Amino acid sequence: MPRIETDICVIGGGSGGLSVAAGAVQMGARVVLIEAGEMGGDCLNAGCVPSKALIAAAKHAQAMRSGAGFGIAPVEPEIDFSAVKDHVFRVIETIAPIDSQERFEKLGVTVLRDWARFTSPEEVQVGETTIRARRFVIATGSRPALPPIPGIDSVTAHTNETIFALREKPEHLVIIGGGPIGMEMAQAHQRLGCRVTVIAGKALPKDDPETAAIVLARLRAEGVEIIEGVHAASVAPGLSVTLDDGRQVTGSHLLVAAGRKVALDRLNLEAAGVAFTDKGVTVGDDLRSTNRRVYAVGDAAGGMQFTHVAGYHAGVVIRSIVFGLPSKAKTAHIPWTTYTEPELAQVGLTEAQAREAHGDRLTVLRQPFHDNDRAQTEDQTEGLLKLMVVGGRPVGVSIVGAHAGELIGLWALAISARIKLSALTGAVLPYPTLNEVSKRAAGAYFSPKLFDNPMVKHVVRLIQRFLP
Ligand SMILES: Cc1cc2nc3c(=O)[nH]c(=O)nc-3n(C[C@H](O)[C@H](O)[C@H](O)COP(=O)(O)OP(=O)(O)OC[C@H]3O[C@@H](n4cnc5c(N)ncnc54)[C@H](O)[C@@H]3O)c2cc1C
Ligand SMILES: NC(=O)c1ccc[n+]([C@@H]2O[C@H](COP(=O)([O-])OP(=O)(O)OC[C@H]3O[C@@H](n4cnc5c(N)ncnc54)[C@H](O)[C@@H]3O)[C@@H](O)[C@H]2O)c1
Repeated sequence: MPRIETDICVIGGGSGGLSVAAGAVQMGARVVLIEAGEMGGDCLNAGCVPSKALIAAAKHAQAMRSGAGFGIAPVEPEIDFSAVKDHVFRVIETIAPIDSQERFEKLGVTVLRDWARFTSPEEVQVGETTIRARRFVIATGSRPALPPIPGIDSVTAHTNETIFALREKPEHLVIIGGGPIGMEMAQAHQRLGCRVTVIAGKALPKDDPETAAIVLARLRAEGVEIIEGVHAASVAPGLSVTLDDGRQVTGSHLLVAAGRKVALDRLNLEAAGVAFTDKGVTVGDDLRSTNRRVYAVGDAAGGMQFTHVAGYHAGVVIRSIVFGLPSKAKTAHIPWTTYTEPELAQVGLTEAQAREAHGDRLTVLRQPFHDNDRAQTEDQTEGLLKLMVVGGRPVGVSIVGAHAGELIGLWALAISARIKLSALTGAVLPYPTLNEVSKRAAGAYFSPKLFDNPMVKHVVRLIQRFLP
C-alpha cells in the first residue's frame, strides 16, 4: 500500500481547502489535497458562481421589461432557457482552471481524487494510499439537507446540486425554503419566465426584518408568491405540496432549499478522536478540533456558511499550521449579501442584536436611497441603509438597495478596523456615487450635535460678531 508522509493534508477541494493548500504550499510546506468530487467544491460548481450567473441573465431579462421610466419601450424578452444554462456553465468553465488539479499540481500540491477517511488520529486513507500528516485540515463543506417531509422521495426534488443543469424551463417552480438560496433562485426563475411559489417557513430568517421586508415586497411585486409562516407537511407525485395549515400548492418542478447539513459522514471522525455535532466539527476560536493535529475550515467548521468565510478561515489556519503562531477566527466583522434585486447586505449586529447587546447606548440611523442623486439617475431609489452606532463607532450595518453587496465593503472595513464614524465623515467620496449613502448616514450621527445644538449656535454667533 502506498504511503505518503506530509506536513499538511487538506481534505476537500472547495473554497476553504483550496485556499489552505495554495497558501501553505507557496510558503514552503509539503501539502496533500484530497478531493472526491469536483475541484472548486460547491461555490464554483453548484453555489455562488452558477447562481450569480443565472441571476445576471435574469437581470438582463428584467431590464428589458422595465425601461419605460427611461423612455425606452418595454418588451417581453424571448428567453431560451437552455441557452441561459449554457451561459451559466460557460462562466463555470472560465473560472474552473483557477481551481483545477493541474494548477494545484503546478504549485507543488499532491492532489488525490477520492474519498478520505481517518484510520487513526494521525492517518487518513484515500483508496489504497495512506497519508500521515503533521496537520490535517477538514474542509469538506456541506450538502443540501432534505427535510424529512413525507412523500419527498416520490418526486424529483431538485437541490442546488441539480437545478443549474436543468435544461427545460419549469412552468411553475415550487421552492421549499425562504433563505438566501430560495429567494435568489425564486427571483431569477420568475424573471426568466417561470411562475414561482416559495413555501418559506420564515423568509430571510437571518436578516434584519425591516430591510428583508423591502426585498420580499419587490419579489412579490414581480410576481413571486411567497407563503410565509408555513412549512411543507407532505409532497405527492404530480407535484402537489400540502402545507401544514392544510393548503395545497401544485407545481411542475420542486426545488428544496431548506438549509444545509455538514459533510462529515464519510470521514470516520471517531477514529481520529475529532468531536463533532450535526452543526459541524467542534472547534475553538483557533479552528482546532479536539484532536490538536486536526483543524476545520469553511462550512465544515459549523459557523457562517459563505465562501469568504472559508477563505478567511484558511488564513487563520495557515498562520497556525505553517508558522506555528497563535491565531483566532472572529465573526463580528464578517459581511454577507443576498444577491436579489435589491441586494440585501449585513455586517456586524442587526438592530435587534445591537439593542440587546447595548441597550440605550445604541443609536440607529436610517439613510434612504431616494435621497441619493446617483440612485435617482439610475432609477434605483428603493433602498435603505441602517447604521447601528455605539460610542461613535459602527457596530452593525444593514443595507437593502442597488449594489448593497459592494456598499457593505466600506462598513466591513470600518467594523474590522474599529474605525470611528468621524473618520468616515472626513473621507471625500466621488459625486455622484451610491456610497454617499454611507457617508450621509455617518454624517447624520453628528448633525443633531452640530445643527440642533443651542451652545454651538451661541458660539458661532459670538465668533461671527468678532470676525473681521
Ligand atoms: C446555491 C448556493 C449559492 C451560494 N452563494 C453564495 C454566495 O453568493 N456567496 C457566498 O459567500 N457563499 C455562497 N454560498 C455558500 C458557499 O458556496 C459555501 O459557503 C462554500 O462553498 C463553502 O466552502 P467549503 O470549502 O467549506 O466547502 P465546499 O465548497 O462545499 O467544498 C467541500 C469539498 O469537499 C469535498 N469532500 C467532502 N467530503 C470529502 C471527503 N470525505 N473526502 C474528499 N473530499 C470530500 C466535496 O466534494 C467538496 O468539493 C452558496 C451556496 C449555495 C448552495
Ligand atoms: N448570497 C449568499 O451569500 C448565499 C446564497 C445562497 C446560500 N448561501 C449560504 O448557504 C446557506 C444555506 O442556504 P439555504 O437558503 O438553504 O438555507 P437557510 O438555512 O438560510 O434557510 C432555510 C430556509 O428553509 C426554511 N425551511 C426549512 N424547512 C422547511 C420546510 N419543511 N418547509 C418550508 N420551509 C422550510 C427555513 O424557514 C428557511 O427559510 C445560507 O445560510 C448561506 O450561508 C449564501
